[in-house]
Amino acid sequence: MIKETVFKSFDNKEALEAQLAERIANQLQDAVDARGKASLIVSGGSTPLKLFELLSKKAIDWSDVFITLADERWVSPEHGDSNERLVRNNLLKNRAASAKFRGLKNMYSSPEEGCAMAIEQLGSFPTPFDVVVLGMGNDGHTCSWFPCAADAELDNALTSAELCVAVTPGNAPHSRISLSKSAILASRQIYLHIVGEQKLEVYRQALASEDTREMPIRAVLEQHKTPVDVYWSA
Ligand SMILES: O=C(O)C(O)[C@@H](O)[C@H](O)[C@H](O)COP(=O)(O)O
Repeated sequence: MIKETVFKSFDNKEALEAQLAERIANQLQDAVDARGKASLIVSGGSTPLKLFELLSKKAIDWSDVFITLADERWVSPEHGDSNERLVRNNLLKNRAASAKFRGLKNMYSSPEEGCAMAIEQLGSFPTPFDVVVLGMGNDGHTCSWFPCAADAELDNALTSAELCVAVTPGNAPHSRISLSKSAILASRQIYLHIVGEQKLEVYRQALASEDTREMPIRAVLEQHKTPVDVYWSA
């Protein structure tokens, strides 16, 4: 049984998005004020689109904010499944157009080959990362830590000291590059952003046991080093 951390519940997704966008913007600006620059790690998927839109309009010093992805599909940035595309279209606009975005996909033909370059690209990011926003799949994955990946790959994602790892999910499209567990936990604040009854049920299942290989989101929920606030709405 995992001890629950902060769980914020909202009646609707709009209320959640408004509050989470405000909180993230404040934390990023506080980081810029305190240390001169800030880092923001975001996830792809369908959940954060409106959050990105709201965030993009916040009046903060975006030119001092470094943004990257928690994970990426190994497809070109123009591909419909690209998380980079999603972030460019929904977050890197309005006031946030001046943020410093570094994607994880590069010219190499596979994530295995491209990992070293992706890590190099993140070299200018202030660490610990200031804010990380994660999503969660119905199979209990987060980032691209898929329970359906080969044992060795998932173990690598959960134990590697490297910033990025390669993962090929057994039953989801595209091979992926993902930040590792050690990279994600090297953060000042993690948010888990989930919407709907089904995700709530998956989250409850995740808290009910400790096998991270079965539900990799547990690797984030069971630790007490980095604060994790769960934002859920109906
Ligand atoms: O690129 C991705 O798909 C992710 O980063 C992934 O970890 C995502 O956050 C979850 O799969 C939830 O996705 P939804 O928001 O679409 O439910």
